[in-house]
Amino acid sequence: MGILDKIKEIENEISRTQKNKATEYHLGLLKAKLAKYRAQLLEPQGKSAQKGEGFDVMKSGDARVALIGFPSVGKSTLLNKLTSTFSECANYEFTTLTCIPGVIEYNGARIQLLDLPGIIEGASQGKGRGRQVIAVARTADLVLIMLDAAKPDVHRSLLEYELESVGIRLNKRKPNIYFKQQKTGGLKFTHQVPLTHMNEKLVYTILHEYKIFNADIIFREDCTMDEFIDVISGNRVYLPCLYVYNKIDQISIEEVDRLAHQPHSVVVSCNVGLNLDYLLEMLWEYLDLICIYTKKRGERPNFSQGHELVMRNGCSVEDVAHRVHRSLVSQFKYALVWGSSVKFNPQRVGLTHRVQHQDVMQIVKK
Ligand SMILES: Nc1nc2c(ncn2[C@@H]2O[C@H](COP(=O)(O)OP(=O)(O)OP(=O)(O)O)[C@@H](O)[C@H]2O)c(=O)[nH]1
Ligand SMILES: [K+]
Ligand SMILES: [Mg+2]
Repeated sequence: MGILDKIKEIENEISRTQKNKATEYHLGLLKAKLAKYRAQLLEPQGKSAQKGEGFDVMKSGDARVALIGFPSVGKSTLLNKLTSTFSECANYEFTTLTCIPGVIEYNGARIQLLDLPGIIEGASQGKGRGRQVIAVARTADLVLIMLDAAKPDVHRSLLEYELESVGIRLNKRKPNIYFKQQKTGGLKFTHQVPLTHMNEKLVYTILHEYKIFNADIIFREDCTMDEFIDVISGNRVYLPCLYVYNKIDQISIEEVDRLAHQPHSVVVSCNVGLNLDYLLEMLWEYLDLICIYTKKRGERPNFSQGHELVMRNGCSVEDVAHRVHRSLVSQFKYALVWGSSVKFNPQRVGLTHRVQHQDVMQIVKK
């Protein structure tokens, strides 16, 4: 029996199994098995099978955004609208067959937008060019799931399922569970909050399925079985995701309003050019980018556009110094920072200090 059949079988069994106290260990075991098989599916199977031609696009710019959606929802049309790159658009499916990168310039940031082939149900299991597309999605900083506003709501969850089943977690935080495998000592399980989904026996059942017999596990929040399996599997990526409902020129205003109120959603029309400004604002927000200004001693910072450094929120003085010049970190003595990340203006800080949006920084060398 192939892996796909095994996965199908376990999925069927999970859906057949009623969720209650008596079945929770059995379900835990099934879910752990399922996660293992899916991990196997993602492992390379021969060199050529994995790396799809035309999908190896260099990362560039301040952030990377991947466009995921069913065929003909308007992904390429969006790339053409937001960037100076051309990608062919047509009213037949699978017009785009490779990964086409473009650059969005916004707020001084250069954001790489990747147009990709449409994916279909079963993409995660290798249908169409699904696996290559999803592999690219894993490398993105933000996923744009594009949907045809006129199509049924279920399309949204079908795409979520494809991404979920290969370990991509959308708009979720990494579960706060400490997990460390050890050489000896057995399993040591503790929790710092009351647990409503998990207990010691369930944790051990799942770990045994993974043949893990020595490890420290600390639950720092009330996590579920699925979240625990994600932590053990270790290869999950947690990505922000925006749902872009395109072609709103084709639906009623009431329907537009309903879709606009879905979580993490933006409604647009690429052809007509409706609401694309707002989409860009949301891109910026979901990418969690910040602007930092650097200045030289005795000079004023230059706040005009093009003079900011676009960085990820949460980055340190070291990250900024590295961006200014690769050799700067080794010559670094301290930095002076003005802005919301410090108590005094300016304040002397070290490499590990975390900067905030619109901070001004002056680096003092040794
Ligand atoms: N009515 C309407 N049609 C649109 C809109 N945006 C794109 N389209 C049309 O939708 C069709 C498909 O657009 P594409 O950009 O090729 O779609 P795609 O998602 O890149 O398609 P594949 O590459 O085949 O997966 C084209 O005929 C577009 O003109 C829109 O806002 N409204
Ligand atoms: K198309
Ligand atoms: Mg296309």
